[in-house]
Amino acid sequence: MKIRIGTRDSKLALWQAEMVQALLKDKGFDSELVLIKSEGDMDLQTPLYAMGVQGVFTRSLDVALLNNKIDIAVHSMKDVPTQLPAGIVQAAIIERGVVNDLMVFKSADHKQAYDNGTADLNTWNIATSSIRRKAQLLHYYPECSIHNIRGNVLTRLQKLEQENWDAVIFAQAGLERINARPEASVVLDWMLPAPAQGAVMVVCLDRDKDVLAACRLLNHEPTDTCTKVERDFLKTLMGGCSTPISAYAKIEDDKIVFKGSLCSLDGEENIEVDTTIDIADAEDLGILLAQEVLVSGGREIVDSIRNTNNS
Ligand SMILES: NCc1[nH]cc(CCC(=O)O)c1CC(=O)O
Repeated sequence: MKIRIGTRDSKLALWQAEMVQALLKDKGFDSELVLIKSEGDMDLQTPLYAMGVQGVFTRSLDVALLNNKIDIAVHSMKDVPTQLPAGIVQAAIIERGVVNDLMVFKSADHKQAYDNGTADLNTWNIATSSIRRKAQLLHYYPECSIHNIRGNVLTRLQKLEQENWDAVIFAQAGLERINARPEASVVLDWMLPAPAQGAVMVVCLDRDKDVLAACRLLNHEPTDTCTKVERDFLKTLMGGCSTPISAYAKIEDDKIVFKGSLCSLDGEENIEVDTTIDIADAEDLGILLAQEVLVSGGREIVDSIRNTNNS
């Protein structure tokens, strides 16, 4: 059996797919990479929507899987909608690396000012297209100017050079994996990451039992446990769309340390929850904490975000 690994063709996606290929090889499985072009050139049938395919970054791979063009698909887990398409299952979560967001500065002077505390981010122009990052920036620096930015990691780095911005925000994992982290950058430990940021998910068809069994061997239990709590939190609050929701769970000794937040779009309100609990008691942790957020003012924030998105 030669396992066909479906991947997008960005540098980051290829790095992640090659990592999965190496892990499969360790377990004695041969595989090959199949590069899947943008969803535009796929024969997309409308009923797929009804089956729950919705992720903008993951849809073309899901379609390839359902059409038997590939045996597994490798995704950045934070891009995967909390509801998988019918027939597709989570087969493995790979051990997570770094999880934080990273600020890349326009210049070494910017970094120096940030590091020694003299930078006033309220006067800065910062680019990000993530509404989670935008909301948190505005929460801590209400006067900061935020600009939209599009494209893959390398394109976004180029734009920082061209535009009159002070900084751009990335996932640390995305830049470090492709060896593209600039010197003038800093890890934002005050910004809470997206649910499952930095984690890689392997999916396959539910009925493909041999492939599923092979992939299960790659599953990293602690990362699986933590990302499940984070995604339960996300799902209970809002579902899988792009939202100002953050969550990070880690394991220390036999406990899960969790922190999550829901921010209003303008950053004015930020409801945070955190807890430390025995792993054995953590089955419903993400759901319970999301419910706690909802009754502490989160319901109103969620409703106003829904109204904004629909108008
Ligand atoms: N939304 C795009 C995306 N999906 C995964 C990553 C990076 C790797 C990760 O966060 O797991 C990125 C780029 C970014 O957020 O800067």
